[in-house]
Parts: sequence; C-alpha cells; structure tokens
Amino acid sequence: MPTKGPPRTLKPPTKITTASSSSLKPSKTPSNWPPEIIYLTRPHLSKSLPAETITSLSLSTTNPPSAPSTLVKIRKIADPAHPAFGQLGLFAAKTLPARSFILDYLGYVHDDNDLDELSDYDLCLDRELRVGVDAHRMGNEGRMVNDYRGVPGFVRANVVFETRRVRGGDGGGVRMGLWVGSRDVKKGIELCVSYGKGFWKERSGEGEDLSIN
Ligand SMILES: C[S@@+](CC[C@H](N)C(=O)[O-])C[C@H]1O[C@@H](n2cnc3c(N)ncnc32)[C@H](O)[C@@H]1O
Repeated sequence: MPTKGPPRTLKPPTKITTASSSSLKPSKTPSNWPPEIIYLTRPHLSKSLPAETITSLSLSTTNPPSAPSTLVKIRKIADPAHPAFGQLGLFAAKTLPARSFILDYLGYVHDDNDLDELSDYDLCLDRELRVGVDAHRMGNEGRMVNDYRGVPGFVRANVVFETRRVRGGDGGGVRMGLWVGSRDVKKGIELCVSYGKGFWKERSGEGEDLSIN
C-alpha cells in the first residue's frame, strides 16, 4: 500500500485477537466480500493505543456506521494480463468526478506495539505517532484497491489515499480517505492507487524504504 504502516521496529508483532468478535459483523456486506475478512463500518481501535494518541487523532469507534458504498464495486480480476489476476479489485460503480471523495479506508487502527509485519494492507495514518490502519483481517472496500503498476491500460494511478480530518464530536477525527485523482473515472474502470516504490522495493528484497512516492 502507498504509505506502509508505522515504520517497522524490532518488536515482535502482537497477535490480533479481536478479529472474531461477532459485534464487529454488520448485517450487510458488499457483493464479492471475502467471508474470512471482517467487514467494518467503523474503525476498530487496538487496545494498546495510548490514550494520548487516541485524543490527539480524535480516534473514535462511535463514528456513524457507513454502509457498503454505492460508488464502488468489488470484482474478481478476470484478465490474465493483470498482475493481480485471480485476486479482487475495486471498480467504479458509476462515473466518479475528478477530486471527489470516494470512501474512508477502514481497518485495525494500531501503533508499533501491535504491528502485523506480514500485512500488505497497512496504511500509515500518522507518521509521527506511528499509527497505521491495517485492513489485513478486517476492513472495508478500500482494502481492495490495487496498485496501477503493470495493470493493462494504466500509466499512472487514477485514485489517491490522503488523510482528512473530519470535524465534530465522536464522529470526527483523522481518517484515511480514498479520493479520485485529477480526472473523472468512468463507470466500470478499475480504481488503482500508487502504493509507492517503497512497497515494491520491500517485497523485492531490496530493503526497507518507507518514503511516500
Ligand atoms: C491491498 S491488497 C489489494 C487487494 C488484493 N488484490 C486482494 O484481492 O485482496 C495488495 C495486494 O494486491 C496485489 N497487488 C495489487 N496491485 C498489484 C500490482 N500492480 N501488481 C501485482 N500485485 C498487485 C499484491 O498481492 C498486493 O500484496
């Protein structure tokens, strides 16, 4: 993902033990949602997050719940030329205007004390406080966004992840939003971000590079 987690530390990852809680399960999931992943309609906070971090980012689990988005669809990638062939991807369910907001990336909000080193779904929410949103085991449609590299028809990303601060009480706070890029995205087109060079470098064994590209 574009801004991988909080920077890695030498601490062993803490196992997430809350993933099976039935209270996290909403009544409705989007079509093609994988049954083994918990569908979230609100952020899920790690119990080990310090109170100061929660206050500073106004993190809250009492946000008004979001429903499955009508702007996007999850689909299995059927094109064998696509580098994520056989996996899932996120597609525009209708034409999405340039620079419009699509959805918040939901997941397990954690810091270095509760880091899943193996996750490919961990986005950095606050670099200074080392807080990330990890959608490896629980999340929403945002976790299905693929990287544009190698995707047929793509020379650049058509959507971006950017933090946003939502005002107001319990529903407010810092969130990671998914936004349309500088051009409209037509109905049926896949939504692809740039995970950043660091994401791919790490996976090719060239070492750690957590810079945002
Ligand atoms: C955040 S997930 C994206 C959703 C994923 N396709 C799924 O079905 O859950 C990130 C993973 O998707 C795959 N992926 C996404 N974009 C890719 C690309 N451009 N080339 C190869 N693999 C990609 C990789 O396996 C990567 O670890």
